[in-house]
This record gives sequence, structure tokens and C-alpha cells, in this order.
Amino acid sequence: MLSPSSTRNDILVAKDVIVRFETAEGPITAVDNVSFNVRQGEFLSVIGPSGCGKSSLFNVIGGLLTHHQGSVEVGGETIDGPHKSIGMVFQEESTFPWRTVIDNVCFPLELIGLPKAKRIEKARTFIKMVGLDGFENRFPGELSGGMRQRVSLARTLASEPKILLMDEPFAALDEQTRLLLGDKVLQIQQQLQQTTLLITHNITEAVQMSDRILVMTYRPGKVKRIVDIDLPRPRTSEIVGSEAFGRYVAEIWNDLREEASRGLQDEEEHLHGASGS
Ligand SMILES: Nc1ncnc2c1ncn2[C@@H]1O[C@H](COP(=O)(O)OP(=O)(O)OP(=O)(O)O)[C@@H](O)[C@H]1O
Repeated sequence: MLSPSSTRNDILVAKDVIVRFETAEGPITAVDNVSFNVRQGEFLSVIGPSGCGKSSLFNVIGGLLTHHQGSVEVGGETIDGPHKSIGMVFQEESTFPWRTVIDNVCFPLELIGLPKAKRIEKARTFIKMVGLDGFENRFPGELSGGMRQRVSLARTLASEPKILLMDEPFAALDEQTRLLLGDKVLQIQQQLQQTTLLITHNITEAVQMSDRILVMTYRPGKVKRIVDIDLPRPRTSEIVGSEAFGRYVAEIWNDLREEASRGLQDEEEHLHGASGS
């Protein structure tokens, strides 16, 4: 049965998710009663100050963290461990350095036992999609950071996940590479109508890419607001330069500034406390 707040079009339903950790300084609540739904084909970004629980929330959705309370359902199935419906791309390097580009992308297809010819055909499709055709036989060590991140993306897409989770996938890249890769991700997401969840610190990036933006509060991480980005697609440079776009950026920055200031204050108090002054 559908819960009262979800619709038939929802592919992900997160309900009252709470994550607590035991730390040297006592228990902390990293994610506090977070509920939200994601529609099929939607691009939803999660933004919030450092340490507000974004990665913890994604780790619950990705099945990497299972000691949470509340529930996450994907396509009606409760997530309680790594799940074939979810594909993750991280900030950190995650290519296999001993495998060529094509063998990296073939990896999830080997796991499901796809015959070799089919694996290669499929891997080539995704390698082309991320713009790496011609590099199939290179090793990750021969590629730039941005290209390696494209390999990770192609490998994740090859498993055809229902939901693509990206935890700051551009954070380690220089600005130009970041912009180019961001454009590529958006283009692929639109082409495949791939349901995508992105963690980012970059408000412009979030507004440009997203259908909705979930803003989290500083510790404990709650949902502060979910903002609908009602701008036409494709999000051309004309739209990015428009007044409406600027208003969304300002609005979200306002929310974030409030939360980030609370974080800063908290840290300062903590430091004063620790130094006994
Ligand atoms: N395994 C863990 N054990 C103890 N505390 C943890 C653990 N993982 C995260 N935390 C704490 O939980 C809180 C939320 O962390 P999390 O990494 O989810 O935040 P975040 O919003 O992704 O941060 P950032 O933007 O800096 O990546 C932080 O205070 C962090 O120190």
C-alpha cells in the first residue's frame, strides 16, 4: 500500500530516517528524522553545511550503513544492505588501477554473468556516453582525475541502477573539469531519464542540475526545506544567467548561510571549551 505522502511515481521513499553514532565525545545524532520522496527520473540535490549528515544519509540509501532507524524503500523494497537498484559514485578515486577502462566498466557486468561479447558491447555504449571513446584500453593511471571520474560514472551506469547516488563526485576536480563533467552528468541524466541524487556544496551546480533541492540543517541534520526548481530545461547559459536562476541561488544561500553560521558558532564554542577559555 502507498503511504499517504507518496505517489505511484515515487521510486524512493525515505521515512523518519535517524542515524546516530557513538563518538569519543558521546553519542551524536547525524541524521534526525529525515523523510522525503524521490520521483522516477527526478534529479534531486542534497545541500547542507559540512557535517550535517549528508553522507550518512546517502550511506543509508546505498545500504552501506544499516544501523539507522526509520526506513528507505526503493521501488517498494526496503533497503537493508547494498542493493542492485542503487549505484554510487564517490568523491574519492574508485577505479580499479589494474584494469583498463573497458575492463573497469565491464566489472559489474561480469558480476551478473553477462556473456563477454554482450559485456563489451554494453561497456562501449557507456564509455561513449561519458565521452571516453578511444580510451578503452588505457589504464586509470594514464588518465586525468576528471577522466577517471568518468570511468567510475560509466561503470556505475553500466549496472543500470534505478537510482544513481553521487556523493560530491566533482569535489576533487579543478573548476573547469568540474563544469565540463557537471554538464556531462546532466546530459546523461536527461538522456537516460536517470533518477539521480547528488550531494554538493555548490549552490549554482545544484540549481542548474536539479528538479528539487533538499536543504539540510546543521547538526542534527534535518530537512530544512525542499525547494522546487521551476526552470525550463535544457538549462542553457541563458537560463543560468537569468534573474530567476539568481533568485534561487540567493534563496538557497540564505538558508545555507543560517545553517553554516550555526556550525561555525558551534565549532568556536567547542574550541573555546576545549582550551578552557
Ligand atoms: N562512522 C562514524 N563514526 C562517528 N561519527 C561519524 C561517523 N560518520 C560520520 N560521523 C559524524 O556524523 C556527522 C555527520 O557526518 P557526515 O559525513 O554524514 O556529514 P556530511 O554532511 O556528509 O559532511 P561533509 O559535508 O563534511 O562531507 C559528523 O559529525 C561526523 O563527524
